[in-house]
Amino acid sequence: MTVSIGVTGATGRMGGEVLAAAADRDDLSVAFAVSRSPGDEVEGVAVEDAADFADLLASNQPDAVVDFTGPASCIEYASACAAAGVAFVTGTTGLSEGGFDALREAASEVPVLYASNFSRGIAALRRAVREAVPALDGYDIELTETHHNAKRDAPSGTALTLLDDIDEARSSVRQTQSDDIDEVRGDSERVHGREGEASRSEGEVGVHARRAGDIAGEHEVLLAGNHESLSLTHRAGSRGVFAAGALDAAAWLADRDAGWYDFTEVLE
Ligand SMILES: NC(=O)C1=CN([C@@H]2O[C@H](COP(=O)(O)OP(=O)(O)OC[C@H]3O[C@@H](n4cnc5c(N)ncnc54)[C@H](O)[C@@H]3O)[C@@H](O)[C@H]2O)C=CC1
Ligand SMILES: O=C(O)C1=N[C@H](C(=O)O)C[C@H](O)C1
Repeated sequence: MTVSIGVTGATGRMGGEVLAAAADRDDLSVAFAVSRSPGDEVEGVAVEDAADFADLLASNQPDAVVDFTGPASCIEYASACAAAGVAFVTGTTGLSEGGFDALREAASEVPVLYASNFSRGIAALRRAVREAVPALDGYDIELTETHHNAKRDAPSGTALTLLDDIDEARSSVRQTQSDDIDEVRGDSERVHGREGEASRSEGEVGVHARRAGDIAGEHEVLLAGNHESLSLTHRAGSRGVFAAGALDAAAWLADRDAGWYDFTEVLE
């Protein structure tokens, strides 16, 4: 069965990668593509006006929409998909808590899959982090992400996911050490950059965002203590890895029931 997709943000960096990757696959076809700046073709696909998105959903009835845009548009597209009964895959980062609530609301009507990073390498890095943090309990942790100079949000969505993974792994260690629920709860203090009198406090996680050139995406989790350090690093060589993962997610999600899904489920 061929899964048909609608693509948003078609004239953006990721939109173009998604259209290029889709052209190389025979399990997927592109029903339509939209952008705020329509007119040109991207990868041989006519780019239509984002304002016509709801009409395009109704007339093309794609199996899924793949979205890499911005937080406000991501939410609009998700609710239009919820109204039209179309599965929604998004990698858009920088969403607020309210934005995630809106996505979860859409997930009560249609299948929704959000991933801050669609590369398999980051999925493996997350597993490594969840293993390393308890194994190196008490070590200092610093997280550094590096991206191209046009990225809008900081820290990256992937960095925020890794920070949540670190907190989860730390609270699972505390759970084995204490029966007191108040001691078990609590996220690490996140310290963004350092300047002046800024010595480390115990348990904090330093977070550093660098922006330069056309770097597709790098994430490093550094754990140091006890006269040793462990650096876990992922580098995306091109945006193609993200596009491939998002298309795998769309193919997987298309015939699921309404609900909230995770990229790790696609990889199982
Ligand atoms: N989850 C993942 O694996 C990845 C996520 N991303 C995220 O994807 C998003 C987009 O990244 P890029 O493609 O680099 O950005 P970009 O700025 O190159 O492209 C975004 C596109 O969306 C369009 N857009 C924004 N609002 C729109 C609207 N209301 N209607 C129609 N089009 C709209 C923009 O005009 C632009 O063409 C960012 O949030 C980024 O962090 C990027 C790479 C991988
Ligand atoms: O904006 C990008 O480029 C990327 N954004 C995602 C993020 O914020 O984590 C994923 C990837 O690192 C590229």
